[in-house]
Amino acid sequence: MTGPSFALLATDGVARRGRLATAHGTVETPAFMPVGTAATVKALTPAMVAATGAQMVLANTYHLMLRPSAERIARLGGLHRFMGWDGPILTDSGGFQVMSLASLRTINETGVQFRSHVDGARYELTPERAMEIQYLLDADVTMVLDECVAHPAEPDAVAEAMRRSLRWAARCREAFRARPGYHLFGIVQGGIDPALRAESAAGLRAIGFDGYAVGGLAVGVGQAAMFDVLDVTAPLLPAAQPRYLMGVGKPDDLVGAVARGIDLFDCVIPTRSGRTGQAFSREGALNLRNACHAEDPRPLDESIPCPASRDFSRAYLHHLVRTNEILGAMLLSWHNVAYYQQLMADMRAAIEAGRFDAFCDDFNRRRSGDDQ
Ligand SMILES: C=CCOC(=O)Nc1nc2cc3[nH]c(NC)nc3cc2c(=O)[nH]1
Repeated sequence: MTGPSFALLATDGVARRGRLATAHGTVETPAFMPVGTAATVKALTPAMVAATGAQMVLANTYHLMLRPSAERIARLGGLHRFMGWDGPILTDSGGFQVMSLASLRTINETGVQFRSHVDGARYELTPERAMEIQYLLDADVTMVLDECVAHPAEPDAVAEAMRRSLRWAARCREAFRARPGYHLFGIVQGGIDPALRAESAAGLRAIGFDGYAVGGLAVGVGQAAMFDVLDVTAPLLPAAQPRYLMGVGKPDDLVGAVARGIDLFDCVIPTRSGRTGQAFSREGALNLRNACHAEDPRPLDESIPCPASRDFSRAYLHHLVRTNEILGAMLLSWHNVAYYQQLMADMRAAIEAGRFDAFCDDFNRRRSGDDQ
């Protein structure tokens, strides 16, 4: 693999259509990554995940370092072989919630010391160890170790965490083993303060990364504040590298963030909500537990080329959810991920055709009508 790994194929306003090349294949952007926390996209086989059109999945450094450990996965040939996914994999911390649970951890310049939520054993995660773990996992995209402060937080604490994260990012860059097709992404922090976000973006650009994530936004800040941060932060990131909004989000979050220049997303919502009986649809979210579906012979959405969306009635899915059958969680997770992939494919096509504004108007009209 030679030359730049990210190609910007088209823009429509601020929205971007790109292609990221990795050691395990390419990713058409804007893209949504299903979350495979502990080396599995819950309730789905790799073949089911691939059938949705997903190209890259996410796994969590924190969870895998505890169980089964990065060393064991390396001895077994790396994460791709271990979990049976031969496409690109991005590894993030996954434990950022754990990191922010004070009782479980201490943070100092060296790194993060914490007790495993599994067995209470003590661990230390330093920038260097985080790079080693993701190398052992053979991640195509490695995320720097950062300190993600839970919102809301004291401005001084947010500033201190962001500046420490910059020092850690430099150590990660130093420790990362550069190889063709393998990428290291920096993570912009700074809470909802535009000046701190700008300082973080400038500091990361000075170090130089293969991609730039916007972190610390997905939990608790709300969509309006998140979009305000993106309006300030995205333009400060280099256009030639991918931009990744961590942990986001609902379908309307994705549309608004693509409109603000974001290329990559990950979120547990499609799989987690599928396990609770929720299905996404163009009419808005459906809860298949609801009695109104009990005799509805229609499939969830015949326009989506996924067996879960096309080949089963809402009545049957209602039955599976009501009886808590495992197949219910499988089919709804499968449909929801396929729904998200269809949304991304529709956005990619709209940007290519220069009609992204019309796409957004149509999306918002459907949604507002349904949210009554
Ligand atoms: C090896 C360590 C690599 O470090 C990181 O991946 N750091 C990091 N991960 C995040 C993950 C998130 N998931 C969500 N979902 C709600 N929001 C997230 C925010 C962050 C974040 O600000 N930082």
